[in-house]
Amino acid sequence: MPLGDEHPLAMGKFNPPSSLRVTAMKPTYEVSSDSSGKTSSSTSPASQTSSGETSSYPTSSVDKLSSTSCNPNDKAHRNAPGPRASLRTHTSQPEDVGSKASFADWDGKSLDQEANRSTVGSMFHGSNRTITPNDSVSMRNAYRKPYLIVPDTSKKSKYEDRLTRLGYVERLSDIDGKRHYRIVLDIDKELEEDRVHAGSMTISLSSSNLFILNKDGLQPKLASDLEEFNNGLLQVKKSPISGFGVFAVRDLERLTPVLIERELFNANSFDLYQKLDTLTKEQMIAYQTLHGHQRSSSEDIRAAIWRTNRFSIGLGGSVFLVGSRFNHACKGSNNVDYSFDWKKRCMVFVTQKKVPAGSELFIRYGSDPHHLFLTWGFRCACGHCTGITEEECEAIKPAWGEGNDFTMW
Ligand SMILES: C[S@@+](CC[C@H](N)C(=O)[O-])C[C@H]1O[C@@H](n2cnc3c(N)ncnc32)[C@H](O)[C@@H]1O
Repeated sequence: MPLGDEHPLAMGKFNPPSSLRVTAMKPTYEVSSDSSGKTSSSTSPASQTSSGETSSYPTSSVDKLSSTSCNPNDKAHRNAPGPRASLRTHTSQPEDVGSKASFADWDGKSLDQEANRSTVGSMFHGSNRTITPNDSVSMRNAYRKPYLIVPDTSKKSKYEDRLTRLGYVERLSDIDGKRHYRIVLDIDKELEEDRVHAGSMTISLSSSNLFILNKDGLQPKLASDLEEFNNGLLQVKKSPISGFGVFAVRDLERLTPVLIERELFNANSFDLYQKLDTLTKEQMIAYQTLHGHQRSSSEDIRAAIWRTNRFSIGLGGSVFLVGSRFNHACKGSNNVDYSFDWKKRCMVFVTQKKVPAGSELFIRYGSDPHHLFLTWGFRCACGHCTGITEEECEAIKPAWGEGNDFTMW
């Protein structure tokens, strides 16, 4: 089941207001490459969020012009090595019929002939074997995909399109005596992967300065480093509430993504040990640094850790090595919410309020202190609830009987 009321660390779904739109200003497109084949791509203006944050567009990868084929559906040819060029467009409206892009800044004096014997001319029908600066290029048929996703799609602006990679060029009929080309642009795959979806929010990793933590196993490499984890937005350190907690490293605006983390594993009560067996030694060491509330001295600590730290994802519970360090606060006093990106299997934590530097960041595990004690065995010290008495705790404990270890969420 998705995150929601039945979540062991249950919270409301993250639902940014419609004002949270990332809108792009008119981009000017520029794709360039050097003779080594390394290419950079940039759009000059930054995008702006409603919260006033500014973000830059990411850089793209290698431009490749097809050397032998002009068939845009021919992927093999599109990706074949060929002449590399710089393409500078002087347009902010790529779908405009009249828009033009001019070739400029060739990496050599000429693209006539390259070492691999591909020639510029071979890319085009006809006899022309050179392209000169100021040849015009029709952007009419450029293949594009939106770069930024705006929750309110009815308001989607055409300026969100971004040309990211020069993939293929075809000579068209001359217009007014000027050579005219069609460009097919492949969208850089990395850019597609650059986006993380959290509820209705789409986060561009490159503009949020975040990366997916633990995407490739364990980062940082040492498990003990996770106890001092600091990504410039938040840090893990000892909490006055209990054990470790997560704290703002600097003043944070509302709706700032502060942590994006890949799950370590997802398990249910039947396959927990199987899943634990798949962890690397390093991951297992990190896992065992997490807090585990044992309901009895006979309870296996590994199961207790899973039960204490799991987030309900689908039919199982997922563990996050840094995300597990968030402590709980009651009654809407949590300042962070979270949402799961199913495709990338990562959790995104986003501030819900302005948070001053140094403050502890809290999520919300559950509804009330009784539920918290029953499920996780702790007496809430968040300061925003009345807590529960010693007698109430004693009355709850029998419910922790054997067999309830896995099923009680
Ligand atoms: C998911 S872990 C959170 C990180 C934990 N403090 C640590 O040191 O790793 C959950 C545990 O943190 C403690 N905890 C979290 N929120 C708390 C709160 N509001 N009051 C008291 N203890 C809390 C409890 O021991 C709980 O079982």
